[in-house]
Amino acid sequence: MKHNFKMHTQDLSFFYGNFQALHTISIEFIENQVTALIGPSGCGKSTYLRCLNRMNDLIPGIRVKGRAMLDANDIYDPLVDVVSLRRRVGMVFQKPNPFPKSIFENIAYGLKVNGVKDRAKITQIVEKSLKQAAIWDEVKDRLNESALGLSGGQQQRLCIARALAVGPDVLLMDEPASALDPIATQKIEELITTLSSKLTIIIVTHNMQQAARVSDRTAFFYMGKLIEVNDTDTLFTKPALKQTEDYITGRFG
Ligand SMILES: Nc1ncnc2c1ncn2[C@@H]1O[C@H](COP(=O)(O)OP(=O)(O)OP(=O)(O)O)[C@@H](O)[C@H]1O
Repeated sequence: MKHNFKMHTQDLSFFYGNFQALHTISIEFIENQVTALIGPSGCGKSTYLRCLNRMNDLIPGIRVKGRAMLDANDIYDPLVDVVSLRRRVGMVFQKPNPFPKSIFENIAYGLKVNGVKDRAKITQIVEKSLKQAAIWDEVKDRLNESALGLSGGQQQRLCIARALAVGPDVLLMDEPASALDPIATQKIEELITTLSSKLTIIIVTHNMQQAARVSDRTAFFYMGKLIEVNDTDTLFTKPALKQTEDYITGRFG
C-alpha cells in the first residue's frame, strides 16, 4: 500500500544560539496515522515537535536549517502565514491550558479569531468539536460555566476540542497525558486512536507503553539525533540498532 505523507522533515537541524539541539532529522509522517516520538529527557523531542508548527519562532537566537514540509509546502518559507499554518497544524500541551473563560467560549474564541461570525455556525462547531473530543456528554449542561472548574482530564479533552474546532490536518501532542491520572490517560489514549481515522497525529511521550498502545510508527531520538524510526511493532520487538534496544529495554534513559 502506498502511503501519503502529510508532513515530513528533511535534514532538519535546530539551534538555540550556539547549541545545536537537533541534527539533520528526516522523518515522514503518514497521513491519518499516529507517530510517537520517544527518547530520554533532553533528546530534543519537544524541540522537534515545536518545529512542526513553528512554535519555536519566538525564542530569541534560534536557527532552523533543512526543510519541514506540510504536503508540498515548506512551512519555513518566508511567505507562510504562521497563523494559518497553526490552524492546519494544531497543538496540545502537557499541562491543560484552557482560557479562563466559559467552556463554550474556549471553543468559540478560536473560531471568532479566524473570522467565523455566524452564531448558529459557531454553536454547531462547538458541539461537533466537543463530541469529537469525547467530552460533550460531560459538559453539555454546563457550557456557560468556567472551563477552570473542569477536572484535569476534562480540561485536556477541552483543549483537544479547541484544537479540533478550527479543522486541523495535523495534531501535535506534547506529552498530553503526563499530568493526568490513569483513567483520564486512558480516555486521552482512546481519543487519539479515534481521531487518527481523520487526522495525522504526532505525539511526544515519555511513556513507552503509551507509545506502543497508541502509535502506528515510532521515532527514537537520542541526543538531538534520530536513531531509528519504524512501525511501532517492529521498533519495539525487533529494533535495528543496539541503542534503541538498550533504551526500550530500560538499560538507560
Ligand atoms: N529555550 C531553550 N533555550 C536553550 N536550550 C533549550 C531550550 N529549550 C530546550 N533546550 C535544550 O535543548 C535540548 C532538547 O530539549 P527538549 O526539551 O527538546 O528535549 P525533550 O526530549 O523534549 O526533553 P523532555 O522529555 O525532558 O521534555 C536540551 O538540551 C534542552 O536543554
